[in-house]
Amino acid sequence: MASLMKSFVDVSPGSQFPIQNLPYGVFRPSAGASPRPGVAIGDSVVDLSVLSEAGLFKGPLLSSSSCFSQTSLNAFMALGRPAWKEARKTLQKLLSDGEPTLRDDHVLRSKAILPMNQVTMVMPAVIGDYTDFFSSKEHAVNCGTIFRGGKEDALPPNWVHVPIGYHGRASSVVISGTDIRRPRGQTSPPPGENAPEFKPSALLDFELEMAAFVGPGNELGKPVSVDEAADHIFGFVIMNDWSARDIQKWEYVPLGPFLGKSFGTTISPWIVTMEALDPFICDAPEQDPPALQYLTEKNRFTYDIPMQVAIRPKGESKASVISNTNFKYLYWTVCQQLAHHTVNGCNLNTGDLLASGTISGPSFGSLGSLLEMSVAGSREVKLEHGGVRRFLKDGDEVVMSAVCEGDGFNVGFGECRGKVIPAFNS
Ligand SMILES: O=C(O)/C=C/C(=O)CC(=O)CC(=O)O
Ligand SMILES: [Ca+2]
Ligand SMILES: [Mg+2]
Repeated sequence: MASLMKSFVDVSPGSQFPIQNLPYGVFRPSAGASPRPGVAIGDSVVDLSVLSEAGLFKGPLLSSSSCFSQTSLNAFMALGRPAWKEARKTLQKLLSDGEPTLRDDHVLRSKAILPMNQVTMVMPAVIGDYTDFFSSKEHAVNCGTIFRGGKEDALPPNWVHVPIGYHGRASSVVISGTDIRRPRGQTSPPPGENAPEFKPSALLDFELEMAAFVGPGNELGKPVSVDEAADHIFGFVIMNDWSARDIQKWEYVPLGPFLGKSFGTTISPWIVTMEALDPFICDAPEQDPPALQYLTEKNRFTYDIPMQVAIRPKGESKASVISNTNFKYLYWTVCQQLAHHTVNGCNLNTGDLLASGTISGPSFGSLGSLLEMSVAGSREVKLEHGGVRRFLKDGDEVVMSAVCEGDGFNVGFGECRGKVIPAFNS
């Protein structure tokens, strides 16, 4: 094994944030201070506004840029891959153990490198639009069986040709740690009745997803080809697409998800870049039948990212793991999703969020929602530290994580967590 790059900043073995990762987020160093961009390293956060003010980004693309003095990452994300590479190179050099510039400047170092547990993470980007795809074949078959009956034709005939998606709601995308209020809404008429009920959702669920942040957008009317798509993607976060299954089931025909999804969507705070994920590139599932030409990639790839879901019930100290799955199972890749999204001329903007769709794998232990695990509530899902669930209860905290295990280092996403609180007025 080639000797690994190391940082002078303490990074414990097995840390999710070694110098090989350097994910981007936005944080407040103290209550009331303005948000600024940072990168995670070990148990610390590096304040990029401080490094930038100190003139340490000396490369041609970033030396005169104000992108790290903003309260979101949008300006940096808009600059595109050459600037992202320049930033990564600069940061890896500045943080490496043999580089004295920051290491030996104690005043600058204490200003720029802060303990992660003392800062507050906020939304990393201003999200103009959020789209949710439906790219796991296993999940699509499971949902088809549950919502539309019959395993035989569970997969809609368009599914193998179209990366299906819907336009989600950007205003209610929230950062990890934000409480999620159980939604109220209409649900189907109870057996033997004609009128729908109006009540707090009784079938509240999570969906484990990965979501991509769009870097440079595209002009209205100008599609992005599937082979150029990767240059429009800045990086990834874990996403929980909270879903009220009873509201969803009653409302979704014929226009798709609406209020059953728009009450809250949680993302993890650190955006892991495609550069950091490079060592985890792997083959994507073979497509049968072959995709149409505009979705056919010269170099088809995805990432090997093990992901996990756990539930921590109210008053419990331990979370019970209920799923272990992997991003690599997805049938439609993020490049296919992006190319499809723009093929009609639709413009994507910097900061748009493209969610993968629920990530379910082939086995029972790799499902991405309680809907699937409990087979629409017909079975109990056992929690290893006690209790059972069919759907989420008030007080439940859902904790999602993802860590790529590399050769001598990990590249992790941190956590995407959210606690269910009781419905409004109840
Ligand atoms: O099959 C359906 O009717 C609905 C499925 C979902 O709710 C999943 C969804 O939001 C898309 C996804 O996450 O895969
Ligand atoms: Ca979803
Ligand atoms: Mg949602």
